[in-house]
Amino acid sequence: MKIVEALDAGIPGCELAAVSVRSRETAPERFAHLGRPVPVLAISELEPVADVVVECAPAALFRAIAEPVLRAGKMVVALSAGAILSNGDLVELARAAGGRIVVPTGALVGLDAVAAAAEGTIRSVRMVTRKPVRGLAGAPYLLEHGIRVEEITEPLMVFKGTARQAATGFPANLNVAVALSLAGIGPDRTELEIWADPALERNCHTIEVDADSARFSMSIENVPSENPKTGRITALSVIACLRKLAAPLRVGT
Ligand SMILES: NC(=O)C1=CN([C@@H]2O[C@H](COP(=O)(O)OP(=O)(O)OC[C@H]3O[C@@H](n4cnc5c(N)ncnc54)[C@H](O)[C@@H]3O)[C@@H](O)[C@H]2O)C=CC1
Ligand SMILES: O=C([O-])CC(=O)C(=O)O
Repeated sequence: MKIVEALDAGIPGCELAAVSVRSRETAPERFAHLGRPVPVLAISELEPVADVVVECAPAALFRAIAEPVLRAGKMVVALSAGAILSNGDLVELARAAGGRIVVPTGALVGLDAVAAAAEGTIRSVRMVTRKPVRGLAGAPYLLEHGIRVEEITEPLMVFKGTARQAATGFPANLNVAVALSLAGIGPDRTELEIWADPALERNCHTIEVDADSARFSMSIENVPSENPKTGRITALSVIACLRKLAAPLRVGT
């Protein structure tokens, strides 16, 4: 909704062509406050009316949203970064058709520095994520391993592995780790720990990068949006990304 509202308020070079939502029945009411009425379409109807499609939906819909847009040589701004790993052929499709997948920094920080360091040699990228219990509850990895975070009274490390493993185990919680890995040394070398912490209110990410150009640490404490798994800054990152598309002055990579 935040992205729709920003487009409605005006982002130079962009015009809101349509939206797609899970419940089309309630859409007229939800979008009634916008300055201009917006068509509510099915996912399959988006590509013909748009040059850029922002994918901010459950990861399972990534292919249905992105494929037609990329096949038409257009741009997908993608938040479900984890789904890119299991749909690698779409990157090839984009290459062949002249389409582009743009992954905004999203709920993370410093992907510009990571991408710059990757032009040299990065020795290691380590990320530690700490989330409130409700930011992790229901993740397939927890269910598969019988880890019951709902009952913890102290911080508990629930996962240690690579960004690729996290993408399948936590598809709705750790897109940030995959985005970090794609900016840097890839999903198999990006190391990740995930902690559930009952004392936390925010989704906290700390990243340590060791490269031949620089060593740097970055951290961010995200205020959850209406969806406790998703930081509020995620939508703002998309808005900043859209604003950059046509901006005469572009700062940051
Ligand atoms: N890259 C990053 O930094 C981050 C990525 N994410 C990811 O971004 C994605 C979106 O996150 P949220 O907005 O919090 O998810 P959400 O689950 O709250 O919202 C999903 C949206 O998809 C729409 N939707 C669901 N089913 C649909 C269907 N069949 N057709 C059309 N629309 C449908 C819903 O109406 C809703 O607007 C998720 O995959 C999430 O994991 C979230 C936070 C950070
Ligand atoms: O990566 C994600 O999917 C969400 C996340 O950690 C955050 O918003 O802090």
